[in-house]
Amino acid sequence: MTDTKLAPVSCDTLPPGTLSVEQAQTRIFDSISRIEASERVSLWQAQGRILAQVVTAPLDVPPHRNSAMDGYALRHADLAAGLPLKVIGTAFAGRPFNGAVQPGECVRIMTGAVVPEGTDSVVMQEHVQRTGDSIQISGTLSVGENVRHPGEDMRCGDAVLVNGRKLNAADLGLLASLGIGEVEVLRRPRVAFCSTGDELKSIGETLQPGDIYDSNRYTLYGLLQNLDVEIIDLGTVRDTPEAVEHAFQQAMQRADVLITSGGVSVGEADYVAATLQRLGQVNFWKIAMKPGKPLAVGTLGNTLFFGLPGNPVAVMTTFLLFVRPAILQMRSETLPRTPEYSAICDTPLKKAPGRKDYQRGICQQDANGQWHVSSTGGQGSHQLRSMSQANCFITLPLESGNCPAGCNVTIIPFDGLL
Ligand SMILES: Nc1nc2c(c(=O)[nH]1)N[C@H]1C(S)=C(S)[C@@H](COP(=O)(O)OP(=O)(O)OC[C@H]3O[C@@H](n4cnc5c(N)ncnc54)[C@H](O)[C@@H]3O)O[C@H]1N2
Ligand code: MOO
Repeated sequence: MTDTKLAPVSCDTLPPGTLSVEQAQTRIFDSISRIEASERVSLWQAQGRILAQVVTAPLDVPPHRNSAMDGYALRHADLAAGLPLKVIGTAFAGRPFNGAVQPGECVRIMTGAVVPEGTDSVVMQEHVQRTGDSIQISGTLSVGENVRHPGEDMRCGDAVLVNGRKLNAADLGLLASLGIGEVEVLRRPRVAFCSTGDELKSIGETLQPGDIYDSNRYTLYGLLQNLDVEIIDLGTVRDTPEAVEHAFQQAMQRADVLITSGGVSVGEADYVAATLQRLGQVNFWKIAMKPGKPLAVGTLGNTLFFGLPGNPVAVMTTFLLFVRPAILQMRSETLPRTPEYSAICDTPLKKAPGRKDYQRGICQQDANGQWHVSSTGGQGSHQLRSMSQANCFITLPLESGNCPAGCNVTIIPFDGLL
């Protein structure tokens, strides 16, 4: 396969009122206020939450000297004579051996059990021959072998988790090992969402001529579930100024973010931008991208507003490029770097210059580690199947035209995004 470069087509300036993807991202991210309120949650609710405190170890972990192996706890000095040792008892994890061990004696011990007083080393049972109540050791053993010491993992007073850390499964276990059952975490962003459109019907309703099922609400719900947010579903909203206003008022009372889909273009039933203008501050942009040209961003009081275009693929693309990173930033998360790879495109791609395309593709690496990608087919912004079949975006720069088979493109795998 030949490796053809995309032929650049000149597109120096964007039309007035049109932003590049990067310009729009910068404007949005610069305006984000982080959530500072915090709440106390149990460890069961803490996965993925952002710590709003420093965690200091209140005890040593492990709290006691314990055995790393199933075997026998003994006095290392006794081994020099090479004589058998007498087994005088057993130490289980959670059931210590009570008593002191004298020269010539040893204690049967299980992994995690307290190493008895008087002993300093543990020999694995595989290296021992036991006859009745006595053992003979084969091989060598160093002093202190197989003994784990208090505080080897964490010392009492250590700062073990920093403020602002996103808690993961290991952290939850770490906190539990310290006996900490609750932590102070940042409040989750409250994100309201709704669809707008008179043509939209709910699942179970019969479609009349011109109707379609509301798919964007399900897509948005799925996308939001991947983020650690409190989701507020405001349903499907009719194309009337009153209905749109009612939804906006609800969001202003309850949500940090409102996401709508549809009604942001220039049609006669597109009330979203006008309502935003009336109730809040509006930034309405055309973005030089496809899909996802019209995007209304603004504020409704303290609520951040995203009016996404109605076309289903445009909803997903604009959510992933603008809304998701904005919410992550609101949660005080470091924005993850979007992994981009260079790939050979095995199918031709149609592209008009003037907008940056986010086409949908199927990518895989060949035996040499070279990425290949092919188109999922029809790329209309109404064709959700193009997204459902895809595992990556194929990004084609603003100025490029058609891309012949074999040309070099950039891909963004969906891993962790959908
Ligand atoms: N004269 C112009 N017309 C359009 C332009 C333009 O620049 N000039 N831009 C086009 C582009 S690009 C897009 S994207 C859309 C965006 O329009 P709206 O945000 O106003 O969206 P609607 O018109 O309400 O819907 C567009 C399309 O998507 C379907 N839709 C809407 N909501 C849902 C939903 N919840 N589930 C499934 N499908 C939905 C709707 O039926 C339409 O087919 O404007 C173009 N027009
Ligand atoms: O760009 Mo519009 O966003 O679907 O085609």
